Amino acid sequence: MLTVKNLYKKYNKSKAIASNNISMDINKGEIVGLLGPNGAGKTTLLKIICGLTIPDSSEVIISNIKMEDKTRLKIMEKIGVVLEGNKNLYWAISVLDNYYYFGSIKGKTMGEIKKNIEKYEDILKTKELLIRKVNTLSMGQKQRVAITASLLHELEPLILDEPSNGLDIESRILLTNAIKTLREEMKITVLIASHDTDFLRKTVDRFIIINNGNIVDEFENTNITAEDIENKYKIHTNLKEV
Ligand SMILES: Nc1ncnc2c1ncn2[C@@H]1O[C@H](COP(=O)(O)OP(=O)(O)OP(=O)(O)O)[C@@H](O)[C@H]1O
Repeated sequence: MLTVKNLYKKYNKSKAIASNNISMDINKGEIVGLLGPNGAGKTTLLKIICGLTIPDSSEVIISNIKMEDKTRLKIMEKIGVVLEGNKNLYWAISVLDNYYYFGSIKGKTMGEIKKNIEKYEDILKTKELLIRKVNTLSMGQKQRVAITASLLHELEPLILDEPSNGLDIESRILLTNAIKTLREEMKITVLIASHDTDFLRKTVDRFIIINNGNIVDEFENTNITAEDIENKYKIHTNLKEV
């Protein structure tokens, strides 16, 4: 459902090659973790897939549509994306107003938005948060609300950049469970970029390891431990597996 072929990107003012001939395939309903250290090229790859960054060369195909100038907006409409940082929601207004705002810019009617909020709020545990202003929410609550907001249109796939950053253990578990439930109940395809090996090990079906703009390995998430992965690929996080 998502194919990237021979993707190459070098930023003008950077010596490093952000994406060096990257190719990958993600199947419908798969949860894939893109794991790599800081500066490995994860965010660049996600932004190219989302149509937000223009590559020097590549072929990106999403749901059988090839990314080109004339199809870029169509693809962007299909993708649900939560990038790293605080720019995914408006903090001074309520959660509900954020849902109506982001849903309406994706072309949804009030009725459709309401239906979709109801569809996802049990899974994302956001039911109690609707009338709260975003700036009163915890990091974990903000992250789950941002994901709900990105799901208000019919999307394929869901793209998350560093979703576990700053979350406590309880919020991490809630997020892992929500992502797995979205896949099980709605067959949503999810691509998660992170340098948090422990979070990915608990969440994804398959790892793609990226470093210095190159895919260095790919493997199913079977009985390998986070520690084994970190040692093998020299990626280090603070959290120990529990
Ligand atoms: N806008 C930009 N201009 C110049 N260089 C950039 C730009 N964005 C990223 N880079 C460079 O491209 C390379 C890949 O960066 P990228 O942000 O994609 O990595 P990352 O794996 O997401 O890192 P992190 O985990 O720190 O977010 C790095 O060398 C980075 O310095």
